[in-house]
Amino acid sequence: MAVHLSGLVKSYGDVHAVRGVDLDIAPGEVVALLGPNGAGKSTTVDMLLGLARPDQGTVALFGAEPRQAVAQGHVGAMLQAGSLLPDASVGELVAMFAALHRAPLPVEEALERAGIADLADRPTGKLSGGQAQRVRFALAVVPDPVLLVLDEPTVGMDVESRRAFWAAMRNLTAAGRTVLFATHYLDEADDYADRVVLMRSGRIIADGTAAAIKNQVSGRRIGARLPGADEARLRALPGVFDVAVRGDRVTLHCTDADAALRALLSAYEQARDLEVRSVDLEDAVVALTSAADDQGTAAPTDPTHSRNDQESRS
Ligand SMILES: Nc1ncnc2c1ncn2[C@@H]1O[C@H](COP(=O)(O)OP(=O)(O)OP(=O)(O)O)[C@@H](O)[C@H]1O
Repeated sequence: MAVHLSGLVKSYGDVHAVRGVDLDIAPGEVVALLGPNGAGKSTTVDMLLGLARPDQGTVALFGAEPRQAVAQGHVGAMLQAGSLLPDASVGELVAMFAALHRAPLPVEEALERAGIADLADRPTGKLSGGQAQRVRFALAVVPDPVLLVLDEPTVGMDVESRRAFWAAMRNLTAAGRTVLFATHYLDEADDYADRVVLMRSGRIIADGTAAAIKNQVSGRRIGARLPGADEARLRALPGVFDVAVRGDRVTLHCTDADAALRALLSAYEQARDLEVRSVDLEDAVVALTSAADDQGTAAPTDPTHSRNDQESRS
């Protein structure tokens, strides 16, 4: 296994940040770690990298302790914070970092891979937020790691930079590297991850391909413009299991969209701008993370093939 996390638990005082995480990542897998604020993603990443010590549980990266794997240059990390030496140029900073490793990439190649070859002479204090993120990415790849761990890598990047970043990542992963990235951008998880791991309240509540996660939330959505709709009456329509009302717009979450649509139109002939659509990853994540209570236990839309959830209940 590239990554083997077993029974990880971490609390900060009264805050149970991570409550029992088991996760195996095979070499070459690209895994997205998703979850709402405070779900425990960064704490898990910190333990994985050996930056925080678990209260319970173990971490093995390619069979070794995290610090050993990092020291051997097997792991490259891009964390959320981390100031860049403001007086050094980008090239100097990457060169300093390269010098810490046994078999680093040539500095020019690391800059090239991060798409910042033209910024080599720029002082790091003069970078935009998106450029600084790409410098952090160059620092992550310069050890020539087999495992890349990225905590919200594209924060602060504009659309074009995000696209360039993921193109660079694709080149790296085509060479068989393992990647774990935490993100709040669901489209990134959908587009780039082989596997999505969804956390909430310190536990993994779903784990599978994006398609499998979407399938865990069955049914379709009907959207309509319906001023003054009565939520309780909508909820009672056949084929509807949940209703969301935002201003004039209503969304019906359906077990049977055909029956619901017929009932909606006969009850409300003034309904306009109707649309029926399938669940996307965002719907699934919202449903799964809000269906789990604060103890991190799964609720009715239970992701039955979530290993960790089953284990945590047994
Ligand atoms: N050093 C710390 N001291 C105290 N509490 C902490 C510390 N680090 C994390 N926490 C708490 O642990 C919980 C999990 O935080 P964590 O940063 O791991 O979540 P996250 O999923 O990465 O969230 P985000 O998406 O906001 O980055 C939160 O309630 C957070 O406030």
